[in-house]
Amino acid sequence: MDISVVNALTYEEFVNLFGNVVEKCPIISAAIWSHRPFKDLADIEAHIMGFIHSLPDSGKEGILRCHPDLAGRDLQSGTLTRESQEEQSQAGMTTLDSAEIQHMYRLNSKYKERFGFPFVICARLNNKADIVRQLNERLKNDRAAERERAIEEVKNICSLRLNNIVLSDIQTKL
Ligand SMILES: NC(=O)NC1=NC(=O)NC1=O
Repeated sequence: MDISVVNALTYEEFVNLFGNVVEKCPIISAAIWSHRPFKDLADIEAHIMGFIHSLPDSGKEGILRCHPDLAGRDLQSGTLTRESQEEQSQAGMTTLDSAEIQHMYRLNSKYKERFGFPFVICARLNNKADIVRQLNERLKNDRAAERERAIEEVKNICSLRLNNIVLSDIQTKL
């Protein structure tokens, strides 16, 4: 997708297209729209990261709370967003046996109890063994360090979702 096409989008078109690059946080795209014209995709990403960075800790934790648990209730009930469904499926979360689902539920609950926000990881860059290992590892972090670590994962998810939007548009043009 040519950046001039992006820069010509109306506010509604822009938020429709980019509104879920950070899970269930369309306010971020709504906020950065006013920074157009964007130089390129990296510029859009930089504005999104800048918005997230400018948030107080409570705002960052709010973003984390918008993320569905891996192999959690939303996945089991089929209510994940399209992006999350694809990501969780790709990380092997849709083919867990009942013992593995229970294990993920216990780890997610333990993490949430400790930090007050859900465990977030970029599922596309990890398989189920990585996810379990990271969950156990990151449980040892202190809250501030873990908040920053989780926000880094949100940025990884966002970056891949942005690229997906641009690439899928190019594919439709080919
Ligand atoms: N709690 C999570 O990490 N959720 C997710 N990570 C992804 O990459 N997709 C999700 O739904």
